[in-house]
Amino acid sequence: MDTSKLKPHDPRVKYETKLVRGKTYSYILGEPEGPKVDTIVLVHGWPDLAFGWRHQIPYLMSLGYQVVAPNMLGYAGTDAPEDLKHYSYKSVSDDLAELARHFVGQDGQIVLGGHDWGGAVVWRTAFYHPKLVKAVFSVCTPAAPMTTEYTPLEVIIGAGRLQNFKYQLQLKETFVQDHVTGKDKLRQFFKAIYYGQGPNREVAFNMEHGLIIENLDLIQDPPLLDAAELEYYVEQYSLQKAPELRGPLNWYRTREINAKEEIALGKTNPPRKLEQPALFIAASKDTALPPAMSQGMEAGFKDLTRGEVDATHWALTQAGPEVNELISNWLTKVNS
Ligand SMILES: O=C(NCCCc1ccccc1)N[C@H]1CC[C@H](OCc2c(F)cccc2F)CC1
Repeated sequence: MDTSKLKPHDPRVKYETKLVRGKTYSYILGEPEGPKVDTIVLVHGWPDLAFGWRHQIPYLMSLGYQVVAPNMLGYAGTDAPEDLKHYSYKSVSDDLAELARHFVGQDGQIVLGGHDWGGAVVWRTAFYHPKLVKAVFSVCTPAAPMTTEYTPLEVIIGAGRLQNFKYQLQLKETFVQDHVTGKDKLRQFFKAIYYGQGPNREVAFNMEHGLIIENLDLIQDPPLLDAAELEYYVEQYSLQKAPELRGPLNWYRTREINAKEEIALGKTNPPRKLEQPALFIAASKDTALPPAMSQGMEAGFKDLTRGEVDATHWALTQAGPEVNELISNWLTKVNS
C-alpha cells in the first residue's frame, strides 16, 4: 500500500467524530488492508493536529495497525470547553480511554503514542489505565514524575530553572489568543512555528519570548510545511470560533489543576514504575524539550527503550522515516 505521508483530506483514511465523556472529538481513522495486528492511538501536541502524524499513519497501517488519531481538546473539529478542568492530564487520559474502548471494547488493549503535550498525556494515560495500554511511546517528551507539590512556573523560572519553558509564561496568558486570530494571522503564526523566517532571518517565535508579534508579518514560507499543509492547518484551526487559539492554549493553563489532581490521586494511587513496554524517542535539536531533560527517566520504568532522531521539535515530519523505523523495531519486540 502507499505509505507516503497523508495529504490534507487524504482518501486513504476516514474522518469521524465521537461523543466522549460529554465532548465531541474529531479524529482520523486508518484501517489496515489485511487483518488488524493491534489498535494504535496517537496523541498530538501544541500547536498541532491529528494531521501532525501524517508521516506515521500510512506506515503503521501498512504494518497492519488500526490507527486512531484524535484532534485533542480545543483543536479543529473537537470541542473546546471553557472549563479548564477538562484539559487536565487525568481528564484527557479518561477521554482517550473511552475513545479507545469504542475500537477495542471494554477489556481490549491499545498501543498508545504521543508527541509533545501528547507525550506528556500518554505517560499519564499508561499510568491511569494500565489494563488498557499494553505499550506506550513518546516522541520528544520525557516522563516527569508524578507531582507531589505545586510550584508556580513563574517561581521555577525565576529561580533560574527550566529556562527552555520561558515561552510558556506568555502562552498561558491571553496575549497570543488576542493577537493571533483570523486566517491571515493564523497563517503567519504557523509559518513562524514551523521555522519560517523574515528576509533578515527574523523569527517570530522562540523559547525565550514565545510569540514575537512585531516580526509576525515578516515571516516567509516555512521549511517544514508545504503550501497545502499550511492551508490545512489554517483551515482546521479556523473550525474553532474566535479566538481560535483559546482551546489549544488552555493546555498551558492546567499546571495548578494537574498538580492538585496528582497530589490527591497520589494518596490513593501512589507512584509506581510503569510496567508496560515503553519507548522514548528524543529529538536532538528540540529546543523546547532537549534530550537532556530525559536524564534519569529510566527510574520510572520497568522496560524502557530509548531512541534519538536528528531533528527539531517537529521530529514527526522532519525525521518521519527514522521515527517510523524506531517505532516499528520496538513494536516488533512488543508483539514478539
Ligand atoms: O510547550 C510545549 N510544546 C510547544 C513547543 C513549541 C515549539 C514551537 C516551535 C519550535 C519549538 C517549540 N510542550 C510542552 C509539553 C508538556 C511539558 O510539560 C510537562 C513536562 C515537564 F514539565 C517536564 C518533563 C516532561 C514533561 F512532560 C512542557 C512542554
